[in-house]
Amino acid sequence: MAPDPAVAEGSLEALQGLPCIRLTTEQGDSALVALHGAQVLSWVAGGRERLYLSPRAVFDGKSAIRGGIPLCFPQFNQRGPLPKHGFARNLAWRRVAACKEGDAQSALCLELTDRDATRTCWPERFAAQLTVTLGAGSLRVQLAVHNTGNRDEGAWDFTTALHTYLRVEDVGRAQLTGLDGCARWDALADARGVQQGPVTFSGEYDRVFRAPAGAIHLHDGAHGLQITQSASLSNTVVWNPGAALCARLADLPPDGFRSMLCVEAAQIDQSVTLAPGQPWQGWQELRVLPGPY
Ligand SMILES: O=P(O)(O)OC[C@H]1O[C@H](O)[C@H](O)[C@@H](O)[C@@H]1O
Repeated sequence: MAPDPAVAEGSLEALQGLPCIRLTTEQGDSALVALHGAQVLSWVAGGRERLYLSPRAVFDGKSAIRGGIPLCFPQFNQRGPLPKHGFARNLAWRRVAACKEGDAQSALCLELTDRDATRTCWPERFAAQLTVTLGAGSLRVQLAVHNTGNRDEGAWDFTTALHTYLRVEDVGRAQLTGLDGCARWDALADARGVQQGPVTFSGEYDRVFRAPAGAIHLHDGAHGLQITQSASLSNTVVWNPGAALCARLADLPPDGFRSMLCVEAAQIDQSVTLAPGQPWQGWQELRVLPGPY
C-alpha cells in the first residue's frame, strides 16, 4: 500500500523551541529530525527509542546538541583548524525535496550551503545534503557533498562522521561484534593495533577502526541492532566517555555514559578531495535485529 503523503513527507513540530520534522511509518516507527544541524534526535522502532539524547542537551540554536546523530563536517574532531567536528552541527539547515528509495516509507532531505557563517572559517563553496530515510525497523542517514565552486577555483578537502549516539541499557554489558580483525587506533593511548574478538566497555573508550566490509552488530541485553555503512566511509569510530570524562561534560548527566554508545560512520584517516563540480556521498544504516536477541 502506498504511504499516506502526509506520513511520507513528515510533519513539523518543535522540541525545546527548535523546529523539527517527524517522520513516521504505518507500523508506528518514527524519527525526529531538527533543522539545527540536520540532527536526528530520536528514532523509535518496534516501540523502543534506539538513540540516546542527553537530558542535559542544550537547545539554544547555536550549540551542538548532545545525542541523536550529529553530523561532523567538514572536519572530524580537532584534526584541522576548524572548530571541533566542524560547523555543520552548529547551523540551521533548510528542507529541500527528498527522493525516496528502496523500502523507504518516509524520507526527508535537508541542505546546507556556504554562507557568511561558513565562509568566515572555511572559504569553500559547497552544498551538503543530509537525507534521512525511515523504513520498517530501519533508519538510513546519507550525506551528499558537492563542490559548487567554479572551474577556476581549486579542489578542497573534508573529513566527516555521522556521530550516532545509540541508546543502550548498560554500556558495561553491551558488546559490538563485526570489528574482529579490523585495524584500530586507540585515541586515548595513541596506540595502533588490531581488534581481537568483540568490543566491550569498562571505562573511557575512543577508538578509530578501519571500517569492516560487513555489518557491525550491537548486542544490548535483549536488543540487537545491525549497523552498516557505505564503502565511501572507511572508518568506524567507537566512543564512550566513561564516568570521569562524563562528569566533566556539562551537557551529560553524571551517569549518562551508561546509557549511550557512539558508533560513528566516518571518513577521517584519509580526507575526501573534491574538485569543482565533483560530488561525494556516504551513509550509515541502522536496522533492528529481530528479538529476543
Ligand atoms: O564532545 P564532542 O565535541 O561532541 O565530541 C565527542 C567525541 O567525538 C568523537 O567520538 C571523538 O572520537 C571523541 O574524541 C570526542 O570526544
